[in-house]
Amino acid sequence: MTSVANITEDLCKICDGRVECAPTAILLISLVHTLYGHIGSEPDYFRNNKVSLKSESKREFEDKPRYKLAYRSKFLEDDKNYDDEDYMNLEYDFIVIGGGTAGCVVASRLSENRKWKVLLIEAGHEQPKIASIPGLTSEFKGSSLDWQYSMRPKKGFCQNRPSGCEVVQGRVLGGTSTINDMAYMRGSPADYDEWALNGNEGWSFSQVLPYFKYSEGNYDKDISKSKLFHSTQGPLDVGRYPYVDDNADVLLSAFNDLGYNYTDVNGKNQLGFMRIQTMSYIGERVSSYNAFIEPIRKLRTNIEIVTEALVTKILLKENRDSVKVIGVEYITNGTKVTAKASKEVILSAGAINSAKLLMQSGIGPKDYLEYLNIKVFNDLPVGGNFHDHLSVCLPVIKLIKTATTSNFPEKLKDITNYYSKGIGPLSTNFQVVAFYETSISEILKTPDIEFRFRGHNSNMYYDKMDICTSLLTPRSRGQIVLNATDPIFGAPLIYPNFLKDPTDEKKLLEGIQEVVKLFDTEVFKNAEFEFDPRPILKNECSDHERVSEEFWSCIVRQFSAPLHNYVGTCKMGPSKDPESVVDNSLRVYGVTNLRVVDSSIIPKITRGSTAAPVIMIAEKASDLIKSVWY
Ligand SMILES: Cc1cc2nc3c(=O)[nH]c(=O)nc-3n(C[C@H](O)[C@H](O)[C@H](O)COP(=O)(O)OP(=O)(O)OC[C@H]3O[C@@H](n4cnc5c(N)ncnc54)[C@H](O)[C@@H]3O)c2cc1C
Repeated sequence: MTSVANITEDLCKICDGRVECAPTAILLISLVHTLYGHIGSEPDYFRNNKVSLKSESKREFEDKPRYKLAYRSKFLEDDKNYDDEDYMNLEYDFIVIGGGTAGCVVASRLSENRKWKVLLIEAGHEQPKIASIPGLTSEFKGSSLDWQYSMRPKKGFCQNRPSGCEVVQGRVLGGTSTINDMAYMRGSPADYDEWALNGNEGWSFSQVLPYFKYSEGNYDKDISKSKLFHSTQGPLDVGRYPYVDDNADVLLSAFNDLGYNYTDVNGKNQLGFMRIQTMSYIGERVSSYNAFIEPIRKLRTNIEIVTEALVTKILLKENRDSVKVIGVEYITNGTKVTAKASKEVILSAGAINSAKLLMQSGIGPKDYLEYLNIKVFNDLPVGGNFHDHLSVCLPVIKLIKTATTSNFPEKLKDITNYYSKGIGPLSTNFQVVAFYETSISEILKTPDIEFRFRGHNSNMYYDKMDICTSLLTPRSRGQIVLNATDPIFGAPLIYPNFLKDPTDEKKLLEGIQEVVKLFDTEVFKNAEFEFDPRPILKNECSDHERVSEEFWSCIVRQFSAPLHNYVGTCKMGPSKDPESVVDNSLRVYGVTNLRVVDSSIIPKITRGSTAAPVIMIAEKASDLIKSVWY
């Protein structure tokens, strides 16, 4: 699964699907790579020790319980007694695990105090230049920049992906903000007010808004006029893409025709539609790494960044009645390293890997960890409360006169134009978003459905269009558990339980009914946007009567897929909430000097994509940490 192959395949697709286009695609991709470099191969943590690791593991596999396969591997079997802190190789004030969306913010903010020594550990590579191109975003899925996890296949959702829905998470400096779709969405004020109402003091909208603004550097003149909601001063560039596809304009006018309000979705009223705000600048991605680490990396000697380093354990020490974090263990370049944290360890490995790391270190559901023979330090519901926005993308908009595929010379021009001026189709990702409130929405005047639109075969050109209807307020909850065969190096098992709660499907169905009204607008008719049902009929749903509820229900099960905004697995909540893992200062219950700061602490998902909320969480957490240690 090489990234080059993916990109070539995509370029083939955008060469109008013709097989003879392959050499053309290869020429184009060669040009992109000459200009921007390659994605690179998988990180190799073991180096030459891999062979002995494998053979040793195999031998052990034969005479030991299965889960010991890698747990007792070469790197992990020489568990010294870490109570002896002198044993540790290195010492820092703070260690941040995961150089992703949240981790880059926290490491940057903590290193503002030059007296503190900060270590940022990232499992992936440095951010490659090619990741800065918005139009290539879909190519990073399944590449070496992604952890390449998947969900357990189950009837009832993602049915057109027989091996289960893919789980995409960045494994690279910048984390998922380096490979995501760049939309900047805070969600609804009601989301944060609900967090606070549920016992998370300090997290109401009025209390988190200053942290959103603290990082925001909004350069869009229209949006940044609203000083109440926006700031132009922060390090994170927020604005619109420099290129608008003609089809995006048609969509905007059609929503207007349907009576939707043009709104700032990051302002007071989220209901309505707009050309999306993005984390990008002059047609280039601005990841959390670009905003928070790149500008200070060479200037601050008190921050150390290690990449291609896989953290395998958070090191814990038991006192009489408490558990304290003393450091971390990681593998890099074929060596196991231990590093001591004299103040705190901050876990920012993302919604899947933060839960995984806590569990493999002995913090998680007691019975399950005991079953895996992992020493239990604290019994907490880690890995529960997993949820995401579920999305149903239907490739049903047929474009007749406005399709924007182009021929080889035009594409060549698009690449060179982008390289020299940062404009054109390569400088964009999806462009239009709208928010809708269903008749069964829980909070009045807040959306529970999002619509977005994208070119079917590529982010850059619109040959035909997908309508994506996403559920913003899922009630269903899933679970992440360790891979019993190989808890440390094996991919965790992810059971999403999408659509378990029947309300979720009801809302999606109402959303689909609403969005197809676009086809009745004069704007769609004038633009010759036609509803083409053929792409969604070649499956088991064709057995149902077309216009029946059963048919659409079948379509939801068939075409649903996660929107990749995974959250909730180390839930923030008051101590009386049996599901909570961290308190409102993001400290892990029962463990001293350990915080989780990333998407996993989100108790209930926000009404919009999650990168901006994660950055806000990291800004607020940095303040909380500073207030303790200053
Ligand atoms: C394809 C896709 C598109 C998306 N589009 C958008 C969008 O348009 N807008 C939006 O707001 N949100 C979007 N999201 C969601 C959003 O980007 C994420 O919710 C957010 O970035 C998560 O941030 P995080 O800090 O929790 O995790 P991450 O950013 O994933 O950071 C975790 C980091 O920890 C590292 N790590 C993990 N385990 C270890 C370990 N054992 N040792 C060392 N390092 C480790 C990882 O490599 C990674 O760098 C998208 C997500 C995906 C996958």
